[in-house]
Amino acid sequence: MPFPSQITVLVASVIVAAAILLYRAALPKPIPGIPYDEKSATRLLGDVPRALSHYKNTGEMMSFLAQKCQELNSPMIQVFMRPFGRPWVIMCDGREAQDIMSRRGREFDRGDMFRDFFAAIIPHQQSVLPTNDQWRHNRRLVADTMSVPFLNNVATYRVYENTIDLIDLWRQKLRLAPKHAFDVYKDVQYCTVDTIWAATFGSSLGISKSQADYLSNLDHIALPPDSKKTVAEIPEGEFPEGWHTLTTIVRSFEIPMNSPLGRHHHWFAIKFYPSYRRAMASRNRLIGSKIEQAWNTFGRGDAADEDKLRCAVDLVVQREVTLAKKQGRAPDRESKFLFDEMAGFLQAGFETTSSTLNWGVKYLTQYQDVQKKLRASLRATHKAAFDKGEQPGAEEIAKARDVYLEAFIDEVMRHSGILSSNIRKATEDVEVLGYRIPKGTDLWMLTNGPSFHSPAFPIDEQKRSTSSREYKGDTERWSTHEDLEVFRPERWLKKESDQGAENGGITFDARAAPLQTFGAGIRGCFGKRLAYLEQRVIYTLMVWNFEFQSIPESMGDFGANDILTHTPKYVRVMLAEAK
Ligand code: HEM
Repeated sequence: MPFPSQITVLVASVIVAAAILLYRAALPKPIPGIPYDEKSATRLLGDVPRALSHYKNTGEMMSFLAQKCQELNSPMIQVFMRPFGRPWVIMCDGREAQDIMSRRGREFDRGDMFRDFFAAIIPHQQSVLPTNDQWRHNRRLVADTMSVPFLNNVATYRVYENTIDLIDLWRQKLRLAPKHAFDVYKDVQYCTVDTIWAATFGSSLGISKSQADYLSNLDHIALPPDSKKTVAEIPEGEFPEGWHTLTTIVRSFEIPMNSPLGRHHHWFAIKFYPSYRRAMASRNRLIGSKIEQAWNTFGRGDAADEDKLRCAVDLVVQREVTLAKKQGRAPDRESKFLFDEMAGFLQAGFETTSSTLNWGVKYLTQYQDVQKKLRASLRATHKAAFDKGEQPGAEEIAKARDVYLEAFIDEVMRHSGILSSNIRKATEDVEVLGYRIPKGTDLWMLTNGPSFHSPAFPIDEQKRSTSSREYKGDTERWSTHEDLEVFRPERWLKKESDQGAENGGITFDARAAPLQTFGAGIRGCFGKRLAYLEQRVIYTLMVWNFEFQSIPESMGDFGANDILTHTPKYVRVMLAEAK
């Protein structure tokens, strides 16, 4: 029988051996051949400490990845961001990214990041699903919400009405702070929440309106004495429950973004942290009651009265009824897919669009010449309204194609890098730019580094995929741009030879530069058409009604935070009525 001291030694040895094995298992496992930071490969937390310190200093995470590509001087690198997890492969090349998303669907599917972000709150929504029959079913359920009749006959008007509420709110702010700058970041969010809420449920949440009503009762507010140094703080009224609910849920995305435990930590927080539990319960009640109302109207399966179809929930419930009939099953009133699609519609339509528009407001302020050109162009496009001293109507804006506005919209999305990366997972061992990437690896295709904001890395044509070479079209011109870091809407315009044509022969060139803000291919953004529609209406009304005057340099900070999107930290404006 062993002595007690021998048992102690034995147990200690087993513990040490287990600890060594665990340590080795947790150490990063680089993929052979793909460049990486050698120091990171010796750390349990891999690149996490440097990424977190970059985040602490800048508020940004995605620029860390672009910086790593520059440091390692390669269009493809790997980083170690999750202990025990696989490395992430990072690529900076717009042309190859376009090819992967559009043409290599068999080798790549939705990456893990969407699941990391959304699985805790919308586990049955399309964005977290792989491209399978369930995903196709979800897409069919929501298909009508991006149809031309819905966008033109319903969504346009909801966007318009809610933007007019924002204009009213800004008039109140301008009355109370006529010579001061103030921050409108949240105002833009109010407008997009009101808008997407109205498109989803048919009635506005009325955030901008309630804030404007509140301010209309104030005669004056306390203003800082030096308008050149200090931004005015405008008081806020009460907010509806829906606002707190949505913003609390959006805030929870900081957890999967920053925690090494990713979605597991997020899931725990959503289930057990009181503020998130309350927000989720409130969200479920709000959406559940709207879906119930739609079932009561459309659930019987009678031919739908088109006039009654007022919102996305109506369309989706009606679609479930017709799909069930076709498939010979009873409609699923409790469908968790339908529920999560509607929750996702709200979420997807709020944060991304408001970040984009907030960048747009910053660029309007920073680039006064662009703002002037845009206003002049809109006045020419909507000449009849301008001559009558009116605003252009909803339908008129939705139908117009103002080439400078189109150019402005795409340049804001390109230059701001609002969505700094598209992610795909390799579904088999694949080759990209001459590197082998094992099955199951996430490939991050950056939109904020070389080839988008600075010249592309030179790449041997023979290392590109067959489809990239075959279908390159005119994409080679993307690598010839020398001013990618400059904000210049004109890059999206081209002069056609016919001088007598509309717009003096100037047309919009949608492929002038790489733009992957909405991803691409079958898993590209489902809501892209609505997002463009919102931008057209909202920018038109903003610029039609207000001048965004120059603000002191110290107030124009272009710093950003990366949570779900790359979003500006401050959006300060000094407004004046447009003359
Ligand atoms: C400016 C606003 C928006 C931006 C920048 C944006 C961007 C994106 C991006 C980058 C993706 C991933 C694409 C890919 O992986 O290829 C995506 C997916 C998605 N977006 Fe958007 N989006 C916006 C607005 C909207 C709106 C308004 C909706 C709906 C109301 C929406 C719904 C979705 C959905 C459902 C997906 C998942 C598609 C799938 O997984 O198959 N988005 N979006």
